[in-house]
Amino acid sequence: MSELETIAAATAAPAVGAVGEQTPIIFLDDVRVTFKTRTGSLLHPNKVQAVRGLTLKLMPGQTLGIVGESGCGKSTTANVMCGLQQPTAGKVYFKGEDVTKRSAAQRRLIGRVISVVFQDPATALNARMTVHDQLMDPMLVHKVGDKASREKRVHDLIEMVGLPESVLDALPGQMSGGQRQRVAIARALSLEPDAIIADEPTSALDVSVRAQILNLLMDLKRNLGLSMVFISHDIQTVRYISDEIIVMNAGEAVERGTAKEVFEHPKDDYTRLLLGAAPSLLHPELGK
Ligand SMILES: Nc1ncnc2c1ncn2[C@@H]1O[C@H](COP(=O)(O)OP(=O)(O)OP(=O)(O)O)[C@@H](O)[C@H]1O
Repeated sequence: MSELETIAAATAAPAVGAVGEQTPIIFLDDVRVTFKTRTGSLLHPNKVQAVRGLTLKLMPGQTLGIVGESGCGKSTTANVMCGLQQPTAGKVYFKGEDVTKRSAAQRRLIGRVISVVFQDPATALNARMTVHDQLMDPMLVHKVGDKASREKRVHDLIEMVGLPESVLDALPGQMSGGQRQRVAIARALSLEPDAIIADEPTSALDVSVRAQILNLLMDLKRNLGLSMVFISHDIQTVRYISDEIIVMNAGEAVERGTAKEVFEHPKDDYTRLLLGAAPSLLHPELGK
């Protein structure tokens, strides 16, 4: 580094939302999303305020859990984070860069990749494509690597998610729900994303399979240093996997803290309600 570059680096303004030396992967700053509807409420006719002034940061390597009941704005928040939904107000930063007005496609062009794992793997997978082709597809679309490196990546991905190579020739319909979700996770990892947003990734699965998928996500987090937003209505599941938790109610964050803080010293009545009401939907072995 030249002397000039050293001075420039030392005097540069910290990235927006930086915590100490670290820049958040995702930073939502006072985000609001309002949808126009035919009904709305008495107070707000013809509109729904899905997200109401939400601020959050996903730090590198962190798993941020977002929990709340159906309709509290979790999926809308996920869509804002990955660029599928533009906020009505507020800002979205990706690694310190303002991407508020950029679509998911535009972000991919500049290499800002956030992948989403949905509740139903059928959403992410093409019923007529073999597993091999599903994993190859994002790399072909985004012209990543050459033929040999792409082929190697497909084999690495399938191993990463704990499936045998024999499934590469299978169609999604020939696999179990848990296997399909593993393939969806492998596909989400194919472009080496900076972060993964897992939106209710275990809710559609059998109880016994849920624990396996959660453990897979935990392993990937450990082994790849993956940054992840984990969204669920089940507070026990969120606790199991998250470093920090945000509790959402009616579009707002009503509580936030480490998993331990939120569970041991919940400050908000709504959090206490969730904690009291929620029998764990997890496999009993995870509840211990
Ligand atoms: N495209 C849309 N048009 C109109 N209203 C919408 C739209 N998307 C979401 N909403 C409304 O915004 C609010 C938040 O929805 P959202 O799907 O984000 O909640 P959620 O917590 O993810 O719920 P669920 O777990 O049931 O998916 C709800 O009242 C929903 O009906």
